[in-house]
Parts: sequence; C-alpha cells; structure tokens
Amino acid sequence: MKENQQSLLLQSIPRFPPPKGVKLSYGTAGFRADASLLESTMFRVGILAALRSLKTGSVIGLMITASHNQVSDNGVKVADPSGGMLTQNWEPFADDIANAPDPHSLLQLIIEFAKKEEIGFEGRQPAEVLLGRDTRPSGEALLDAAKQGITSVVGAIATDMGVVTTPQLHWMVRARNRGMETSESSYFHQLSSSFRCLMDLKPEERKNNGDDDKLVVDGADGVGGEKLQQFKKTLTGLCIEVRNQGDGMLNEGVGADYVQKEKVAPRGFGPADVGLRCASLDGDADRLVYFSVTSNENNQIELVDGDKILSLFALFIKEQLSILNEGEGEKENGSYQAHLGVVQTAYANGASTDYLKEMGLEVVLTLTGVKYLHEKAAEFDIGIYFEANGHGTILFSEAFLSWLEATHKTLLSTSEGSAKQKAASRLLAVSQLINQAVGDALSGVLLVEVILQYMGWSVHRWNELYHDLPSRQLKVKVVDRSAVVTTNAETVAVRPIGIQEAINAEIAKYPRGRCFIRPSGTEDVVRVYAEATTQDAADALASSVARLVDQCLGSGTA
Ligand SMILES: CC(=O)N[C@H]1[C@@H](OP(=O)(O)O)O[C@H](CO)[C@@H](O)[C@@H]1O
Ligand SMILES: [Mg+2]
Repeated sequence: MKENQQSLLLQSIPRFPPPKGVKLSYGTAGFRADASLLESTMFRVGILAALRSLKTGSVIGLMITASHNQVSDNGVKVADPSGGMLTQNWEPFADDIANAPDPHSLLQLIIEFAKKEEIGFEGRQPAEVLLGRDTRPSGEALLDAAKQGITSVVGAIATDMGVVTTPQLHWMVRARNRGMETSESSYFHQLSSSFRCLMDLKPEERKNNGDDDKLVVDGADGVGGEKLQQFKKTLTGLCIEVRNQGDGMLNEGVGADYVQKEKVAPRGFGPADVGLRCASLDGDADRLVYFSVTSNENNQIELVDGDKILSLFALFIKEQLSILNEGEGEKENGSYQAHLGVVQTAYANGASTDYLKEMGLEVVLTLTGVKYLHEKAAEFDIGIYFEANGHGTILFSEAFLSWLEATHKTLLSTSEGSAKQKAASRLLAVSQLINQAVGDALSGVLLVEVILQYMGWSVHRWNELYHDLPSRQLKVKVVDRSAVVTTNAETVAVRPIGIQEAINAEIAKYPRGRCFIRPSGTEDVVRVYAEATTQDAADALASSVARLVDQCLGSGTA
C-alpha cells in the first residue's frame, strides 16, 4: 500500500475509536447493536466496502438499517456487485476490523488484507459505494461515519441514495453494475410495468376483478410504509391502504416480525378489519407476511407466512412451466426442462415442507439467513427461497432467462396469443417484477396480489393450501448466547453439552413434536422454536425448552 494511502487512513482512523468492552460480529445479516455503539463500525465497514469495490472493479452497496430490531438499534450490511449479500469469505475481515482495538492494529489488518487479496490502489477505476439508510433517527450520523470510511480510501466515491428500503439499495447496486439506471424512479418503473404486464395476462374471466378488493398494509412505521404510500399512486388495478406509515414508533407492536412471531394483528388494526386481506412489511421492507383479522377479541389473526407465499409462488411458476412444456417431448423442439427448486430453513413449518414435497418439488434446507438461502436457490434454473418470516424471492438463472427470451420471441412470431406465449410472457414479467438481488416486500406484495387475482383466490382460499402445524417461538435472554453451538442445519445443539438430550426428552412427550434452539445473529437472545399437533402442546414444549435454556445459561426470558 502506497504511503499516501496509509497516511490518509492514519489521519481518519483515530476520529472513530471503537467502543470499549463490546465484541461485534457480522452475524446473520450484518452488524447490529445499539446505535450509540456503531460509529466506528460504520466507518470501518465504509473502508471495507471501498476495498471490496476496488477488488471487484464494481459498485458496492452499504445499507444502514437494523430491520426488525427496536428503533434505538441500528446496523450495517454490505451488498456485493450482484446486489446479493457480501461474500462470506470477507466476513472474518469484517469481524476483525470492527473489533480492532487501536488505530495501529486496524491499519495493519487493512494492509495485510489488501496484500492477501491483491487489491491495487492505483491505476484502476476508483472505488464507488452506494449508501442507503432506513428511517431510524441515528441513521444520518452513522451515514456520515460510513462516508468518511469510504473516502479514506484514495479516490473512493460515496454516493448517497438517501432513505431507501434495503431491497431498493440492493436493486440499485445490481442495476448499476449492469449499466442500468439506478434511480428510485427506475426501480418503481420496473416494478409497475412488469406488474401491469402480469395483470394484462390474467385469464379473460378475471380481468374485471380486483379494483374494489382492498389490501390493507402495515408499513411497520418504517421506510417501506412511506415508499408504498408513494408508489401505490402509480399502480392501477390494485387498491392499497397503507397504515403505520411512519408516525408511530418503528417496529413497536407493528411489522412483519411482530405479526409473524406473536401471531396477532399489529397496532392500528382491529375488529373493523375482520375478514380483510392484510399484509405487513418489516422495518426495512425486505420481509412480507399476509394475515387476516379473525376475531373481535385479542387481535387474533389467520397468519399467512413466508412458507405460504413460497407455496403460492411455487404453484404459479410450476403451472406456467407446465403450460410452456405441454406437448413438448423432452429435448425436442428446443424444450427446456427447467430445474425448479425451493429453499427453506429449519423454521419452515413442517406442514409447508410436506406440501411442497407432495407437489413434487425439490426442497433444500439451509442455515438461517438470506445469504445461505440465496446461495442455494441460485443453483437452480428457477430457485424460490423463503424464510417463514417472509424474507424471500425467486431467482432465475441467466441460462434459463436466455432460453426463455428466445422462446418468447419465437412464440410471438409463430403463435401470438397462444397459451404458451402467455406463459412465457408471465415468467419473463415475474423475473422483472421480483427482486433478483434480495427478498423485497414491495415487489413481493405485487406478485402475491397478481397471482391471487390470476387464481381468483381470496386470502382464506390461499391459506387453505395446507394447514400449518401449531408452532411457537420464544426468545431467552442469556449471559452469553455464543455458548449455544448447533449442527445439522441448526436443528441439533452440540453445546452446552447435554442440553440436546434434555430437549429430546421434552420433545418425546409430544406427538409430532419438533423443537430446536439457536443463538440469534441479530438480537442478543437464544431463540426457541417448537412445533406440535396442538397450540397448547407447541406452547408447552417451547416453554419447557426455554426454561431449560434459562437454567443452563441464562438470566430470565426476554
Ligand atoms: C427466526 C428468525 O426469524 N430469524 C431471522 C433473524 O435472524 P436471527 O439470526 O434469528 O436473529 O433476522 C434475520 C435477518 O432479517 C433473518 O434472516 C432470520 O430469519
Ligand atoms: Mg428486514
């Protein structure tokens, strides 16, 4: 590393001393902590993002958000050139620099890493990082720290995209690296035009449905609510009312995480909404769940979670593929047997996995965290991934898309208006609508809505696809959550020694019981998940295992 670069870093590094006695980890989805602890982390991740840009010769994203966490928390995640999550190979470097205790050791780590990764600082195009943040009040100061980190790499450019959803920033990074326009309006334009195209391809008899059929969306009092309120004005054929647009406290009794975990209606929804089709976004709008208020009391809901969204998408895609392949002998006529697969985690409801397998789909389980699901889904021609909490998307391989585009062109010239041509158009429109970089609640909501209209289904009909096994999730606050170590896609705890045997003894008491624990990567808690044949049994199993965790490691249930 040249001297001018070293001295630039040495000038800026001391301005952001790390907090004392705090160990930070890149975790499930970037660094997260109380916002007051994060200035030095932002600055350092800014440096990392600029280095990543130099290494890849591409634009990189840096998003400041703590998603579903309480408003006083904040966090940061990095988007790679494809718009996906930062390559996992760089996570150890992120952990090391975030925790480097003094300027000298930080500089040393950067010099060594740049050498190992063969990052040249001169003679190439300068680094560029696109920055975004959610609506958290701490975001502005943290953005400034990140910018200073970026610009302490010689020549690096920090481009502020303002307050955006996480998926918008990922989309912009991807678009920019493909030579496309990166503005918010181009993002909205892509979503609305592909949505329009899918609406126009509805079966004739369903063409007039939908206009007076309202969807009510809980915006979590975050950035997603604001954006949807703005975006919905440009949509026709869909009536959306947005509540919790940002006047109330972010994520406080609202949002997809709250609705999915507590299984109750969010703030602002009540008896007057019984039976309506409702949806909830999370704090940075990368998660989406649907629900419908079922009773006048206790805010009870029918929850339609990420597993059901995945099932709906899988059904639709499978149907379009079979229309497209109808009557085509394998390998004849250029037909392409697309490899369709779905990816879930251990939190997926057991009934959903059974349902998807019965549909003849290949189902893969990965660790919790989009970075794992996305990677796996990218191995298919069409890979659909969803976490039960509503984070997911549909990935189309380049090879499949090229085939689809060519086939569509041929069909347009030979049999315009045929069922096959329409199926090809629909699949192409889905690939434009659904975010290819990361799960996106705004594009997700549009795809769900258009598929429901295509099928002529109500939210209740959709929810009847299969019946969820009753489940319960709890959090346990412990002294050190890293004391829990898991294996087998997080379903077996190998540490603390003996705890898994005790959990197994509890599980054995319940028919079809399933339960596992794992340390959260976003909150300072151990999570407990339990499933059984009745809600009481799931609740009892979760509580007894939470007690075990507490006795073994902890200090009271969160
Ligand atoms: C059980 C659960 O919902 N876990 C969530 C949560 O991670 P944890 O590591 O469990 O805190 O936040 C992640 C980021 O949003 C999300 O990917 C993941 O699914
Ligand atoms: Mg989120």
